[in-house]
Amino acid sequence: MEVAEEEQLVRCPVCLRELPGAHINSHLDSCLQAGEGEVDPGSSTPCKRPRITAAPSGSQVEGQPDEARPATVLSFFHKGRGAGQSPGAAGRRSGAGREEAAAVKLEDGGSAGSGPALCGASLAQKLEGKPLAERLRPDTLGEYVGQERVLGAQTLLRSLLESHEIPSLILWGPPGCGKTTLAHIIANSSKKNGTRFVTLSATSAKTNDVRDVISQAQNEKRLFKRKTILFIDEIHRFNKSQQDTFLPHVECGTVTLIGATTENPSFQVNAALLSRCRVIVLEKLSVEAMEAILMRAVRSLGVQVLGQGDQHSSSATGSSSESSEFPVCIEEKALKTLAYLCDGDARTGLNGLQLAVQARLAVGKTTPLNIPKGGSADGILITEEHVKEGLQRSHILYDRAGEEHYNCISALHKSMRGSDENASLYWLARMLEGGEDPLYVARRLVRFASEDIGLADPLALTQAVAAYQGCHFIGMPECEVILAQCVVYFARAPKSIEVYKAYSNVKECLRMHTGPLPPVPLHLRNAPTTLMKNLGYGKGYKYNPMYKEPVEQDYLPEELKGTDFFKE
Ligand SMILES: Nc1ncnc2c1ncn2[C@@H]1O[C@H](COP(=O)(O)OP(=O)(O)OP(=O)(O)O)[C@@H](O)[C@H]1O
Repeated sequence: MEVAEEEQLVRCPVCLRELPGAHINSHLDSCLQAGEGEVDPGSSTPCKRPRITAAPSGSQVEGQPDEARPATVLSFFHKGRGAGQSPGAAGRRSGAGREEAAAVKLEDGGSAGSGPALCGASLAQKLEGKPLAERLRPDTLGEYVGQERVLGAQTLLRSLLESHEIPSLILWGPPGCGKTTLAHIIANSSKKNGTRFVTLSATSAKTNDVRDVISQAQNEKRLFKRKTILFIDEIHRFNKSQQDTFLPHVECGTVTLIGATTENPSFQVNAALLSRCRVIVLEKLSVEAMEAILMRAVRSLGVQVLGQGDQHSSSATGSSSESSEFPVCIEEKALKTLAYLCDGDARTGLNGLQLAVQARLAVGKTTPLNIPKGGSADGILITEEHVKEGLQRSHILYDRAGEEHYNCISALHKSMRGSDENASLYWLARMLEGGEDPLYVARRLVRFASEDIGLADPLALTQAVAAYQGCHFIGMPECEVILAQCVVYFARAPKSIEVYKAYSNVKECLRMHTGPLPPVPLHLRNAPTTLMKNLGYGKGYKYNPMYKEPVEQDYLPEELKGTDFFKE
């Protein structure tokens, strides 16, 4: 059977020549390198839709919006990043350092490092089209910054990747920490040994798309002995039955799965699938890692970084003129602030930088500057304020629908329970500033008032309900102080879980009861009709207000007589 397959003639989809099946893989590799410009541009490397708001102008190939591309990209081929560049070119560059890589990526002359600052007009052109974050996506592990814990020199993952032994992986980490980038690097390197890399986004792909990928992977394996790596971005968006579709194929090795998710995979990925994948936890990028990424970006753009001493602020009389004549510089402090504020999200940081630069170029206002090695000249200066504007509030890591939402509300609840008013205020602000619904927080406060403060301060419940109504009446941002007041009140309040525990004991008692529940004692029953009276309803009931002394009367069912739910 296999001999027959190898002898079977297969048409090369690049040059359309027919060759024996056994030779098609090696032929494809050479064919791709020779005639790459003619290959289908559908990228098989993972690529993100830009989050940046500025609409990119100009045509894009690899970076075209997701919706413009078919959901399933079944190409064998990978279009190089630049014209005439082979798919793995970046990966094959020997000893490619960061600056060298940057210079190659922004091929139109962005001299990295210490060259003269670039003039505004050419910089503006450079920033058109594909977003900076996408253009600077690393192609090799050497360019990948941070994530030392999982990708450091001696780690298992790195040795697996370097030996092209790619296991099924779930990459779990916050937005912009490099999950898609890592998959992109794997895509580049896996092509060296002829492995196919197919990308699907769970936000747009249907179950049929997955089936198509699987059946093509089966054919590839059967006919050409070619492996397929399937990258599924945002895998948590596939429901459990969609995830079941590829489970058996991951198990039998038809596809190697790489899933990326921002959500805890223990909740979002099928247990069976999860047990067949190695979970790689990527962390949000450190401030230092972000500084390195931003520094690489400014170098690649040819923007000069000015330290404290380099700036000359004697004349604040900026003039508005054609920016094309002037060098563009950025304060070192602005870069550090950006690295700090983007909260480990490289895409946010790079987008913020791009927006700040584009905004300053559009204004075209120049300032007298002391450019190192370039003497004193008028130029466009990007300051800390400009990058802050570029970022606005979007840098705050908060996903209202995701795990962070539950993490933060839990941290708030526990801080109030621990009577830490500072931490309580902090977690409240983290949620509100991140765009949380104030009523969601207010509802939690109502619960806290009874669950944790209870009868130690019964007014707490009134406070919480009032806070809820206050938020309802006036909304954000005015209602933030209402919530803040309530949160501090609760953090300072005495705590009692007496009622909460007693009620839990009652529920436990009901859950543990076997057989039919005991009937309501007759004397406690209401008797609105004669028949009920005749049946003994209400008989012997002692109406308490009629008695001067405490009344001896049972209120619990007979079999629970004397039970004290308030005791342990
Ligand atoms: N570790 C890294 N080293 C260098 N650049 C990085 C790194 N991580 C991210 N970047 C940059 O940030 C951009 C966005 O990263 P990426 O798409 O990999 O994030 P992600 O973790 O997949 O985010 P999301 O969950 O939002 O999809 C990349 O295009 C790249 O320019």
